[in-house]
Amino acid sequence: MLKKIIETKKKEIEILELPNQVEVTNYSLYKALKNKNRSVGLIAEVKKASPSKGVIREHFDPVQIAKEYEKGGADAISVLTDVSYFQGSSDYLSAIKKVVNIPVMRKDFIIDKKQVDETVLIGADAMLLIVDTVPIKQLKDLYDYAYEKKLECLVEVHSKQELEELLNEFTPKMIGINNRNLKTFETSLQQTVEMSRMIPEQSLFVSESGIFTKADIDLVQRAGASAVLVGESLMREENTNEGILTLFGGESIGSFS
Ligand SMILES: O=C(O)c1ccccc1NCC(=O)[C@H](O)[C@H](O)COP(=O)(O)O
Repeated sequence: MLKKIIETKKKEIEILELPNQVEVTNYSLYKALKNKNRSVGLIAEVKKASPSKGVIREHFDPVQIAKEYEKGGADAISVLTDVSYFQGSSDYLSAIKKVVNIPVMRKDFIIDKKQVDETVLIGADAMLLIVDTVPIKQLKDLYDYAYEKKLECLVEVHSKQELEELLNEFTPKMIGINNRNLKTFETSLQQTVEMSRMIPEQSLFVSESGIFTKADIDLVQRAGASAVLVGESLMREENTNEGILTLFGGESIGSFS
């Protein structure tokens, strides 16, 4: 699936016309997750559909969802901007940026500096970089280029091998372990448990995918994750604001750093 998505991205990049800069106030994803609202930071994802689950939320109002996420105490928002496989849009991200006061991360498959330029122009505060999408040295170039543009990166891995390859090249400020196998779509939180001890102390560690309950959050927190990225379980909630409270077992908003 990842190879197919990357081939689609290459075609998109060939015809990509950069948009005008959206005027926004930028916020630091890293700082927001370091100064999280609850004992575990939350990146709440705005995702209509996905290759593994099809359409997740029929009645999809990205701006309303984002407002409810912020109201529910999310520390940041992840927005799918891929059109072909997730029914996302860059316009969703720009519209969300105009109505929330927390960091917004672009969730797409970034393989080229032109996409980094686009990410800045649509108003994102941060973007996801996925190891295994490009050679590791190219990933480092994209990472450095993004930070030169004052764009933060969450660098995502899916296996011990990918994490080893990454850390042999550089140590990102933020590392995400994705619990979803992008070949089989199977998700297992054991992915986080087994790989967490490889995450360097100096990196902020996010556990991503397959998180549905407070027990799931407790498990990945015990493994060392300081934040989680949650999409499907919140997107299936009628009121995503209340969904966050349920997910965190009623834990109220405080300030944890
Ligand atoms: O979700 C998919 O089917 C998928 C397929 C191929 C590449 C990426 C994919 N998902 C992106 C994500 O990793 C998730 O949207 C994100 O981590 C949230 O996961 P979840 O809470 O399980 O929706």
